[in-house]
Amino acid sequence: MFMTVKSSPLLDFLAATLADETLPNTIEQADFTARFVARGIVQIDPNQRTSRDIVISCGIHGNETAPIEICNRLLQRIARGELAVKQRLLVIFGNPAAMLQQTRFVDENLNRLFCGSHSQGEQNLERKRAAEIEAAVAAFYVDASRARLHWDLHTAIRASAHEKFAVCPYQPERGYRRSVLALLADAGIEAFLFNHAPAYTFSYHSSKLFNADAFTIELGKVAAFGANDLSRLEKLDVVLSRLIAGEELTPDADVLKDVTFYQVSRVITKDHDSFDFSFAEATANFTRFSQGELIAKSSTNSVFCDAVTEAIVFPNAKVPVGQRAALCVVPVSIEQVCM
Ligand SMILES: O=C(O)CCC(=O)N[C@@H](CCC(=O)O)C(=O)O
Ligand SMILES: [Zn+2]
Repeated sequence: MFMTVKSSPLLDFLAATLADETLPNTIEQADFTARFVARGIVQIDPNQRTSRDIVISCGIHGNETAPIEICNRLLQRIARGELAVKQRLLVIFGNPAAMLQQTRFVDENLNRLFCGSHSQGEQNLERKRAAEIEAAVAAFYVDASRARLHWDLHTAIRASAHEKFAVCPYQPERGYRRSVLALLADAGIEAFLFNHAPAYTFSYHSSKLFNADAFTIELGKVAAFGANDLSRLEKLDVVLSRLIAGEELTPDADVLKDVTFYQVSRVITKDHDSFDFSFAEATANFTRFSQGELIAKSSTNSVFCDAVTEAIVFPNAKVPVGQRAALCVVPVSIEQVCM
C-alpha cells in the first residue's frame, strides 16, 4: 500500500502501538518500504543497497519511557522525510501491554525470557511476546555476511553515578572492539559494564545467536511518559540518526579515555523472602562498598563486600526468590576487557 506522509502510522507509532491499531502489512514511502511485523514492531527496508542491519529496541520494560519517546521521534522524522533511511532497520517497542499499565512488566520480566527461555514454562503475556520478538529478529537478521548492530534501550529504576551506561553481554569468543565501544561513548555512554556469564536478556540473545554488536543501554532514571528531559539524550539521538542515515562513523578511540570500565564480579541472588539490602532505597547504581561491609541480608544468609572495593548495580530486593537481586562490579582497565 502506498501511503502519503499524512496518513503514515510511523508519524505516531507509539500511539498506534498502544491503541493496538490494525495496520496494513506494508506501506511504501518514497525511499523505503515499512513492514508492520507485529504490534509495536516495524521493519524498514530502504530502496537502495545497504551495508548494515540495525535493531533498535525500547520498552522491553514498559515503564522505561524515555527510549520509547526517542524511538517514536526517530520514526516520525523518518515518516516526514526529515531523516533518510539508508540502512535496514528494525524498531521494536517491546512490551506494549506493560507500557499501557506503566509497569516494568505484566506477568514476568520480559528481559529474562530470551534465548528460547520463554518456551520453558507456562505461557503468559511476556513469554508470548518474547517468542514474537525473537521471530522478528530472526527474520530480520537473514544475512550473516552483513554488519549487525542491536542497541536495546532502557532506563534504570534508580539514579546512577554514571547516568548513561552500557551492559556488554558475555561474549568470550569474540571479545569487544574499541571502535564499537567508542561509538557508544560518542552517543553519551559514560561507563561500560562487562558481564561475566550468559544471560537470558535480549542483548545477549542478539550477541550470542546473531553475532550482533549488541548492548543493553541504560539512559538515566525511569520517568512517566511526557516527564522525560530528552535533551539529555541528544548525543544518542545524533548517533542513532547518523547510523540510520548510513553514515560510516569512525569514532576516535580517544573518547574511551573518559569512560569507566567495570567487570561483573558476581551476582547477588535473592535467596529468601526476607532478603533485603543494607542500604537506603535511594542509593545510586555504582555506589561503592569496602571490603567487609554488609551489602545484603536474609534470614538465611549475609552478603558482605568481598573485594577491596565493589560497586552495586541494579539492586532490587523485590524480584522473585531465585532471581538476580543485584550485580557486583569491580573497576577494570580497558586492556582487561577489550581486544
Ligand atoms: O534499574 C534496574 O534495576 C534495572 C534496569 C534494567 O532493566 N536493566 C536491565 C539490564 C539487562 C542486562 O543485564 O543486560 C535488566 O535488568 O533487564
Ligand atoms: Zn529495563
